[in-house]
Amino acid sequence: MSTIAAFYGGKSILITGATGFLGKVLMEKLFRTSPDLKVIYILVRPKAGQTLQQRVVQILNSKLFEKAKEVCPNVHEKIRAVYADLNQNDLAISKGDMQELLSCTNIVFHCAATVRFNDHLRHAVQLNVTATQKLLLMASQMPKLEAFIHISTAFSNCNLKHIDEVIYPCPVEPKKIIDSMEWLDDAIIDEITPKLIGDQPNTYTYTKALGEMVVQQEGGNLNVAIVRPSIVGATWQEPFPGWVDNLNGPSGLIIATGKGFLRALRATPMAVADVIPVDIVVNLTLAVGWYTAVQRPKSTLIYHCTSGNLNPCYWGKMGFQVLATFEKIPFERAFRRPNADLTSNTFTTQYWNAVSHWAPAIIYDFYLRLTGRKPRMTKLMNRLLRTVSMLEYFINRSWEWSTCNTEMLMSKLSPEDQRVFNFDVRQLNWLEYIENYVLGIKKYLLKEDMAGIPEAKQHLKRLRNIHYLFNTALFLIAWRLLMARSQMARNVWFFIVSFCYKFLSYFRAPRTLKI
Ligand SMILES: CCCCCCCCCCCCCCCCCCCCCCCCCCCC(=O)SCCNC(=O)CCNC(=O)[C@H](O)C(C)(C)COP(=O)(O)OP(=O)(O)OC[C@H]1O[C@@H](n2cnc3c(N)ncnc32)[C@H](O)[C@@H]1OP(=O)(O)O
Ligand SMILES: NC(=O)C1=CN([C@@H]2O[C@H](COP(=O)(O)OP(=O)(O)OC[C@H]3O[C@@H](n4cnc5c(N)ncnc54)[C@H](OP(=O)(O)O)[C@@H]3O)[C@@H](O)[C@H]2O)C=CC1
Repeated sequence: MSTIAAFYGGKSILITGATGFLGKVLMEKLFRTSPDLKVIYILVRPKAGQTLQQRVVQILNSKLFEKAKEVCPNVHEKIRAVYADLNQNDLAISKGDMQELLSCTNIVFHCAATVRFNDHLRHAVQLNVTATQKLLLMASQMPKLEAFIHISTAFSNCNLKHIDEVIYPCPVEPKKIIDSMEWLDDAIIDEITPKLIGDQPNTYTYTKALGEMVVQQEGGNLNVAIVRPSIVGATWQEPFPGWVDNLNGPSGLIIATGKGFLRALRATPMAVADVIPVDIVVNLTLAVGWYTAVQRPKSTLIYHCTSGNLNPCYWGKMGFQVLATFEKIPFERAFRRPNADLTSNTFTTQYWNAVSHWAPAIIYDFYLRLTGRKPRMTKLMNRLLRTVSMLEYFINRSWEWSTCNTEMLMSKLSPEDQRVFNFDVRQLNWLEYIENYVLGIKKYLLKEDMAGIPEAKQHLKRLRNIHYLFNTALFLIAWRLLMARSQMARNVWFFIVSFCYKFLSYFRAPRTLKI
């Protein structure tokens, strides 16, 4: 029997961000491995016209939870959705709910965050810093609390090249930032944001770093730990390979490439692609929860959940494998054939942007206009290239994360726990993982049917023929124009034609002789 699974039995667990990518996989694993847990409280807000209950039902009815429901048929009864909005001052939790949470919770997993790189600083601070502070305050009033696990990101200190499992201080105290956000107006915040974030690339990494400082400063008497995952990708093994449900990290760009919109990317092929499967992150997080509660380390331990130092994959290799997978498993109704170049040169990027992105988009929109339809490709291209520019920072650099605490934790696990809560990234086969990732995107994100693969392949063949035809026509037009203007071009043309004629005559002569 797994010690970690047994530890969560009978426990009341509070999860924030349970409707997110990581939160869902965390809940699923808890139900599957510890079906005898008492209750999982999740802090949820209504969204997109759905009530809390509708959101929970939708999550539990998804394919992700099929296995968990077999092991724990009464998941619906064990999940308790609590109305909360982490952007509100009092988190918008009712008094009754608050009392229940305070008196019953044993473990807190704080996953909620805004992961948008371009979020307004006020909003990012509210969610990634102030809400963390409030949850810690709540946690300090929980008499039965055994551990508080905060999910941060390995990129919270991405202004450094080598990152240890320690909290690095931010130049301005989080409390001062929280206070200032209350009285500064948006225009002033916009103006000071670049100065505040300094050499951090965006408000996300900056506020996640502030969030860690808050955990350090205000989690003093609590049993706290921080998990720092790098770029979280689709599931590796559990509950099944390739599950993914959002566009974050590489997923959005893989779709854009597979659909033929993205044809070039400013990326460094030899930079480490520090992707980590979401099930590895969840296994480590649950192991950290157990270790923190049982061993009660004297200081706040930080655990890096990264792949680069133990089993590195590079963006070039990842790109090749993604493209190779599209040969076998193409996406439906592609705009162009998937093919993309990674280039680290800014000038080449601009050239490819003009030739491979803007020109086809403009031509296609012209065609849509001609056929009486609304043009949309240039708008889409604009959005895509803006997204790419936001992600470029992370695909042109490599970082080194030390993983001493994570390795120490692995050594403390029994062989059974190492199997059930496997977070040993050295066992991951990247080629297989990437193939399953692409397949997962097709099935679970794009909701495309596997039966449509032959038609998708046919469509790509048609696109290839159109591509050849278009290029040949373009070449002939250009050549014709050149011939009309330049004597030299005409001379070259006559030379080529007479050379070809002689070449063909040479082969025809012996055949004629034989006859
Ligand atoms: C020699 C070698 C040769 C090799 C040859 C082979 C070459 C082949 C290349 C092809 C292979 C391609 C595959 C590999 C590509 C890998 C690239 C991966 C980059 C990953 C970097 C991630 C780094 C993360 C580091 C930090 C880790 C974290 O903790 S962060 C958590 C994750 N967060 C994110 O990923 C970002 C979240 N999103 C945002 O910040 C914002 O959405 C945005 C800034 C991206 C855009 O914001 P904006 O306000 O402009 O618009 P928004 O309304 O949000 O969205 C607009 C539309 O764009 C869609 N969208 C959103 N996110 C993404 C995304 N990540 N990718 C693509 N599209 C996205 C969104 O849904 C909107 O669409 P509509 O709804 O249709 O409007
Ligand atoms: N994805 C990644 O690549 C990485 C993620 N991380 C960290 O992992 C954690 C989880 O990320 P991930 O699951 O990918 O993110 P998602 O964006 O998928 O999920 C975010 C979660 O936070 C919730 N949330 C956001 N705002 C509020 C609010 N005002 N009130 C209540 N809940 C709110 C969301 O709820 P709702 O559904 O209502 O929007 C959702 O459940 C984050 O802390 C992130 O920083 C770290 C490294 C990489």
